[in-house]
Amino acid sequence: MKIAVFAGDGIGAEVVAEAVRVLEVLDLPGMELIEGDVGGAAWRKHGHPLPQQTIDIAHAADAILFGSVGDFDCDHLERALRPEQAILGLRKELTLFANLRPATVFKGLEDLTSLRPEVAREIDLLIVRELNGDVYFGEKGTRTLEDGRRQGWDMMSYAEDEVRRIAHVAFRAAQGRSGKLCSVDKANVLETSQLWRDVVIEVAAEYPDVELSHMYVDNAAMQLVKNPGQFDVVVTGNLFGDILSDQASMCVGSIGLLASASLGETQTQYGTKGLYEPIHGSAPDIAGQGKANPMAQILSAAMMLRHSFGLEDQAVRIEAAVASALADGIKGGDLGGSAGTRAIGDAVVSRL
Ligand SMILES: NC(=O)C1=CN([C@@H]2O[C@H](COP(=O)(O)OP(=O)(O)OC[C@H]3O[C@@H](n4cnc5c(N)ncnc54)[C@H](O)[C@@H]3O)[C@@H](O)[C@H]2O)C=CC1
Ligand SMILES: CC(C)CC(=O)C(=O)O
Ligand SMILES: [Mg+2]
Repeated sequence: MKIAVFAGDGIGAEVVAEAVRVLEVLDLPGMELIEGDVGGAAWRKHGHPLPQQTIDIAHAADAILFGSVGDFDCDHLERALRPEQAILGLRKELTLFANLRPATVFKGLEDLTSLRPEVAREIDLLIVRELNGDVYFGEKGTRTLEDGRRQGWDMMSYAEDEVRRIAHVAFRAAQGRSGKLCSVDKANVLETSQLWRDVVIEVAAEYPDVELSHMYVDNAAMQLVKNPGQFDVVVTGNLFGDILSDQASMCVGSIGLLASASLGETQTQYGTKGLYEPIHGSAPDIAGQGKANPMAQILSAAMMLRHSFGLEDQAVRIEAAVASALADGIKGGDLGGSAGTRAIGDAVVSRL
């Protein structure tokens, strides 16, 4: 079981250290951790945020545990050398097109979310975010117009096969849950979204047992705080999914709690090859202070055991340990508590 560990920048190293302790305490036979450099840390050492040796480690691994990248000291660099290119590059290089971002309210946190407790309690949703297309990967640039004004531009596009494959992932996820799927787009304005909607409707014919609905992204953002219990599986594009999932994190308490799995179609001898990371970034405002909540990273490790290694029991054990720590009042500053990164890691490890 080869696991690549790419901690990255800012709080990445702090929270990944706790997730690694959790994996080690499980004492899984044959588990091998291989570290690699990504982001600003990799740029400093190798002159590139995603050096070839890191790509090689990623290809050789069965799964990747990823921290976060982002470093303000790199803001002066041309875009291709910025830390964020490491995560975008890995997602593309490994064709990890399906990003699963689950959000549920842990017991004891109902009063700590940005919503009323009775509204928050209803949340049990899965955002299925497309990860290989959209404005993040389209042609982009800055140009000077004839009248001298500078203009930035980013091309938004989806090809039908890109929509089809993420739609299948979402329909199958809905079949395994409540059978409800909501596709979020902006088809009233964007051609990209109209094609997205047309293809999702085509794919729906293969899943008559799934109830499909459509919602414009602006309404979805509003409904997510008004009545999040109406959603089960939400499928959407790269940009909308990025934004809606950060929003969903506050509906369940904190961005320090939301884990993710990025999957493609590569199968290893153990399961589906994937990359696992919290939905948050490198949080430079709290980096190096031992304040970051490592739970999203630890829960990402649990998703890795589930999807890439078929170790459902171990995944459930980790999730139960996190839930138990929270129920016992072990909370980081992001949840109004005082537990630091290490103390939260200790609490999870001791419960395991
Ligand atoms: N996948 C990745 O590696 C991602 C990288 N980024 C990068 O991270 C850098 C910072 O971006 P921001 O927009 O500030 O987003 P961010 O997610 O890093 O932080 C947003 C806010 O949430 C807090 N926060 C985040 N994670 C936390 C945790 N585990 N515990 C407690 N508080 C936490 C931060 O302190 C900050 O106040 C940027 O360079 C950005 O590009 C952002 C998102 C994803
Ligand atoms: C850093 C970005 C490239 C991505 C991001 O914010 C995310 O994937 O959540
Ligand atoms: Mg994001």
